[in-house]
Amino acid sequence: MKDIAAVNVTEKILARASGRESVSPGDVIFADVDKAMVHDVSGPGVMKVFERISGQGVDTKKLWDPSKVWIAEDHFVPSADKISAGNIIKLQDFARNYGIRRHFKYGMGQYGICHTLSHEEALVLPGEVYVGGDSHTNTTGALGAFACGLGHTDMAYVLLYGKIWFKVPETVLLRLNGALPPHVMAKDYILRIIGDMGTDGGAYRTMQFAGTGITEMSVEGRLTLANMTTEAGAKNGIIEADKKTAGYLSSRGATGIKPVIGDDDAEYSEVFEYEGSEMEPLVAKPYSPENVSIVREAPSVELDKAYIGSCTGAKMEDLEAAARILKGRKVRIRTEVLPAAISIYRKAVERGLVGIFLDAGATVGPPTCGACCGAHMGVLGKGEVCISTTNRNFPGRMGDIESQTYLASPLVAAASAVTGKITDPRDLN
Ligand SMILES: CC(C)[C@H](C(=O)O)[C@@H](O)C(=O)O
Ligand code: SF4
Repeated sequence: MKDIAAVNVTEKILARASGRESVSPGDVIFADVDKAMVHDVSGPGVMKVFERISGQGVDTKKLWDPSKVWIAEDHFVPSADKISAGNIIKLQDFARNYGIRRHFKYGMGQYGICHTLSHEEALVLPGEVYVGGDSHTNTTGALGAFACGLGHTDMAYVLLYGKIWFKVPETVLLRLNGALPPHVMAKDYILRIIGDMGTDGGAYRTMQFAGTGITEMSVEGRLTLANMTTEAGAKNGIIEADKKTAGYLSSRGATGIKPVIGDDDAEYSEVFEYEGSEMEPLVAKPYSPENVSIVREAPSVELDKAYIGSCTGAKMEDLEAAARILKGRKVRIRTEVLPAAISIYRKAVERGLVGIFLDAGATVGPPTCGACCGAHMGVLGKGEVCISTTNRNFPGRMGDIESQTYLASPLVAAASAVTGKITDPRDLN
């Protein structure tokens, strides 16, 4: 009998999903999908594909399995204009026509940013293949799933047939050793890694995080790491599920959790080691997430806005970090805090964080992608400079093409809100 090569967690998941004993980097496979998501941008995009192919004779009347699909209203809620209002109506019709029950609607109980719902609602379990119509679908790989974003045409195929092709990626192992100092967050870690690897360093590769730094890290910190693997060009980011993952998901109602773990002797195309104790607060300067600088060495620019929001930087732990800084202090610049899902908003009210933000002079808004992608609900004007807990700072990303965004952790963003300049949380009086 042929020897089965040792495989890592991504290869194990993809082998199972494609009905093979084993897969290797470069293999092209046809994999069964376990879960799929579309939002108010990709949903209407998929519907257009359906219209086009139904005109070419493809049967688009039924989805492969509506119980495995969910819809998030996040990018343009509350509706930014007539077009986005129309898209919400389209999504509603789509959900009704295809029998999709899990539709997280703005203004009706739990809703939020798609990648936040995936973990807050325990929609994806370790070992699953999860695809979404959004590039930061990688986020959910932090739960030990194979998670990646797909374009509209591929999403349309998945919704109809429950399968899609993949080229099995090579895997880069990022071994993180030891815990982070208290003023450093997972956001700083991933900025350091992207600064080193570059925005194409992970191109069509898996970025797998492991080591004692991961064991020590909270699930929410891990989600921040996986979220920004997209910014390094990675196909997916992944962290093997452990007790913390299982506890996190079961406390959110998940059952039947069966973590998939790679073989001990699995091979990786590259291995990088990092020491947590050596990490420092960082920012990524305009106009690229790889343009990183230690906060204490960052330019002394006057800021106009601090933004604490998005799938990257508005989880409960992110808000708690910002509140630790803002408690008893006042903001000197426009500061907007938008929890990433209603469940987080509720906890922020219950735990007194919203009061802390309001007392500091910040404003607190509903979950939405609006400001993060420069669409609405707080876009930057010409020449404005923002410090932001989001993941992208390309030209025009958060508004005017001449605005600038510095990416940072919630601790750095909050400290900077207090001084009006890019500030290391250790340097606050
Ligand atoms: C609008 C959407 C499709 C886009 C993405 O795919 O990532 C957005 O979420 C982003 O972060 O730029
Ligand atoms: S919060 Fe930003 S990065 Fe996340 S899905 Fe929305 S637009 Fe994309």
